Amino acid sequence: MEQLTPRETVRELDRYIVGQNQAKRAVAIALRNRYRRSLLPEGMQEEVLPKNILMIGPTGVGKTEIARRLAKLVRAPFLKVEATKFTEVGYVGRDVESIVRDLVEISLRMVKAEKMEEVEIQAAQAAEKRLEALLVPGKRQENNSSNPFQFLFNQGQEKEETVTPEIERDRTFIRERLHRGELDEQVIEVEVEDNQPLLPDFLGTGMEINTNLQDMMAGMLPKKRHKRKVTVREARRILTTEEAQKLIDHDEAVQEAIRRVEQEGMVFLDEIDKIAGRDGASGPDVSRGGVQRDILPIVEGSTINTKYGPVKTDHILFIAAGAFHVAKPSDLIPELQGRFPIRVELESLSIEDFQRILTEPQSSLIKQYSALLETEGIKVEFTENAIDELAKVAYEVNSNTENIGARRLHTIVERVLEELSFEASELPEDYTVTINREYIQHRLGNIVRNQDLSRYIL
Ligand SMILES: Nc1ncnc2c1ncn2[C@@H]1O[C@H](COP(=O)(O)OP(=O)(O)OP(=O)(O)O)[C@@H](O)[C@H]1O
Repeated sequence: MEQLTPRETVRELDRYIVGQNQAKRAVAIALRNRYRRSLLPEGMQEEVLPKNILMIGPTGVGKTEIARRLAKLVRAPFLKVEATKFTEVGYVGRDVESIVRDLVEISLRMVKAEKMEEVEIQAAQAAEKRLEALLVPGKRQENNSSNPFQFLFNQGQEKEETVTPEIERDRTFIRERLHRGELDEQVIEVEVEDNQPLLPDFLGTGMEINTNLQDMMAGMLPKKRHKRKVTVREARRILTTEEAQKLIDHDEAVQEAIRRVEQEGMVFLDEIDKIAGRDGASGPDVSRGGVQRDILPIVEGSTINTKYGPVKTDHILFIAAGAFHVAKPSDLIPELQGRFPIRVELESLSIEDFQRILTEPQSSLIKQYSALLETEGIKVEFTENAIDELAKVAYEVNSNTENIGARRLHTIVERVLEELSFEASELPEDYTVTINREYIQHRLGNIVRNQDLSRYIL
């Protein structure tokens, strides 16, 4: 997937995000440059660092969405963090490294999910065998060993089971019923592994310094198992996951996860403008400069220790974003400015953009709500003038109260459809509702014109 040309990437992004062409082009080029870099001779590869991007634009105009979609498109590990988070007292310096640790966790989860998908069929078969054995247990052998120490060795272990031909026959019969889904709702008892192993709580909680230690110990201590009563359907899911986990090579997954972070990782640093400002000024500005300096090594490229091993950040792509209403990019410390050479501005959204955002993207708001209501057998049709009206109202409320960009559409559509959503479950099947301008005006009443009401409701 990473071989997409910039034009192809932009076209893909166009399916989800309206307008903002400049930003789409910038991220598309950054992506392609990674591919170009991978084709260079090794010595040169290390020299070519990613050109990080600074997105400048008001809230809710698609900055995060572009970055997130890009990452999804190429299945790159992606993390969004607020730069302001690192000003929290007591966390400065230390917590910045958590960006990399979190990214590794995300990457590992991705890799494992992919690997589990690969072994899905095998895991499902193994799970089914276990289900059969649960439903038709084998004969337990009497433990009449004369060795007085036997109990020591057998402790905690399952007793041997023998499967007689009759049991085998019953299992075959059960297998067929399982396949037909006849037993899905039947309740059985399964033994499941606790996520949290038996861990003495002497390490205290909440302190990051201990998490590595805790994780390390967790790996060494036995996991607690307990019995749970669940439906066959749920048991199948639990057992399949367990079996899939057994089939995956954990170390291999870790290596792949780290490789992806180092080569393909993307970090979205939101609200970077809020930490702009330099030392020397009074008050909180002092710590702002400090946070920027904490972030710098990670952006410049350094090696961070994680519980899975060291991770190099040199080639992680950083996309910083901010409104920059008050501070300007030039208020960032020079080293950081230099690390974000690509600047793109995102435009405020117009009424026309809102109309398109409502209807065009792959899973636009209108499509989402229509699909949700369709599950109740209700067909919702929005007329063209309804879309116009929604866009117009969103634009007005943004201008009169606070401009929160496309997020305004969410609150407005929710409000407009509130009554329908409530009653949908009780309406007759195949019911069709047409939403037109009058419907919207009726539902929103005078909320739009009343600024105080708008502030609370829309
Ligand atoms: N141009 C756009 N096209 C389609 N959807 C959009 C667009 N702009 C915003 N949205 C939608 O609005 C919501 C908020 O957008 P997004 O998270 O990208 O905001 P943002 O610009 O990153 O702002 P912030 O910095 O405050 O997070 C998302 O649900 C997104 O899908």
